[in-house]
Amino acid sequence: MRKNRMGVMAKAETLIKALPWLERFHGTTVVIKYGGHAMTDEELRHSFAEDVVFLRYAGLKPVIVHGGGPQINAALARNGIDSTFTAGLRVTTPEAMEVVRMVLTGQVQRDVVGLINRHGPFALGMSGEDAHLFTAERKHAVVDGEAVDIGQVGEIVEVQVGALRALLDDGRIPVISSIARGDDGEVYNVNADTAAAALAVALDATKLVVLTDVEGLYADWPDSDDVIDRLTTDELAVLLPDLSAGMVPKMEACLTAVRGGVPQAHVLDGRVLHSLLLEIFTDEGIGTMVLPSPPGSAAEVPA
Ligand SMILES: Nc1ncnc2c1ncn2[C@@H]1O[C@H](COP(=O)(O)OP(=O)(O)O)[C@@H](O)[C@H]1O
Ligand SMILES: CC(=O)N[C@@H](CCC(=O)OP(=O)(O)O)C(=O)O
Repeated sequence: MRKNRMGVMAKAETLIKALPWLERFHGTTVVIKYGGHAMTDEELRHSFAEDVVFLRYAGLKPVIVHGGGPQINAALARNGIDSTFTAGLRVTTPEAMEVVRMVLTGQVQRDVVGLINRHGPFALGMSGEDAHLFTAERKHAVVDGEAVDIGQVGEIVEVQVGALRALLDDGRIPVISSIARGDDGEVYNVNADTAAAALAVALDATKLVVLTDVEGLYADWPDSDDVIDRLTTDELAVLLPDLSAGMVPKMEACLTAVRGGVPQAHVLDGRVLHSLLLEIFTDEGIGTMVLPSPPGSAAEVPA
C-alpha cells in the first residue's frame, strides 16, 4: 500500500516538474526537423508521432519539416540513377529532381502525416511549393573556396507563412516537404535542415529541434564520440569549416536559426525514445544546444 502511494507520488512529481516548461512554451511555435535517418525504426516512428501530438495537446504549436535522404537514395537506386553529395548536398539532375519530389511529397510526407493522424485530425501535409511557402534560387556548393554546380539545389530566398499560420491557428500540425519553387519556373531540392531553419526564423519560433541518428555534434568525429552539449553561435561559426557530411547543413541550420532570432536550436538523437519530450519538458540536457553569443563576445572553440 505504502509502496503504491510512493509510486503515485513519483508520477505526480514527474508531471508537476513539467510545469515550468509548460508555462514557458505554451502557445509558442516549435519547428522540428525529422531527419530521414531518424525515421527508419517502427517503434521510434510511433514514439515521435506521440511526442508531437503530446506537444499539441500541451498547447505548443509544432511544425514538422521532414527529411528523406535514405528514402531518396533507395528510390534513385531502384530507378538506376546515380546519386552523389557535395558538401552535404545532393547533386540534383533534372531526372533525380523528379524522384526527390515524388519521394518527399508523395511518400515520406504521407507516412509522417499518417503516423500523426492516428491520434486525431491534426497533421496536414504541404510542399514548400504550396502557397509560395518557399521560394528558392539556384545554389552552388563551395568546395575549397570554389563555387561548384550541384544542379537543381535551391537556396531559400523568401518564405511566405500566411497559409501555414492559418493551419496553426486552426490547431493543425503542418508537415512540410523541403521542395521550393523558383521565380524562374524551376522546382528546387532544398536540404531539409536548411528549410527548417528558414521556417523557424520566419515563424519566430521559440526553438528549432533537429532529430537525427547521432547523439549530437561530436567534438572530434569520427575519432571520438564526445558530444558537445552546448555552444554559442560564435563558437559554432569557428567549428563549421571543419565539419563534414550531413553535419554541415545541420549545424549551418542551427547557426542561421539562432542568428536569425530563434532563442535556441538543438540537435537530438532521434534513436532515443521520446527524446523530443525529454528535451522540451525536462532539464536532462540531451544532444547539442546552440545559443546566441553574448553581444561583443570573442569566439572560442569549446574543449
Ligand atoms: N561532427 C559530427 N558529429 C556528428 N555526426 C557527424 C559529424 N560529422 C559528420 N557526421 C555525420 O552526419 C550524419 C548526420 O547527417 P545526415 O546523415 O544528413 O542525417 P539526417 O538524415 O538526420 O539529416 C551522422 O550520422 C554522421 O555520420
Ligand atoms: C539538397 C539536398 O541534399 N536535399 C536533400 C533533401 C532531403 C533531406 O534533407 O533529407 P535528410 O534530412 O534525411 O538528410 C536530399 O536530396 O537528400
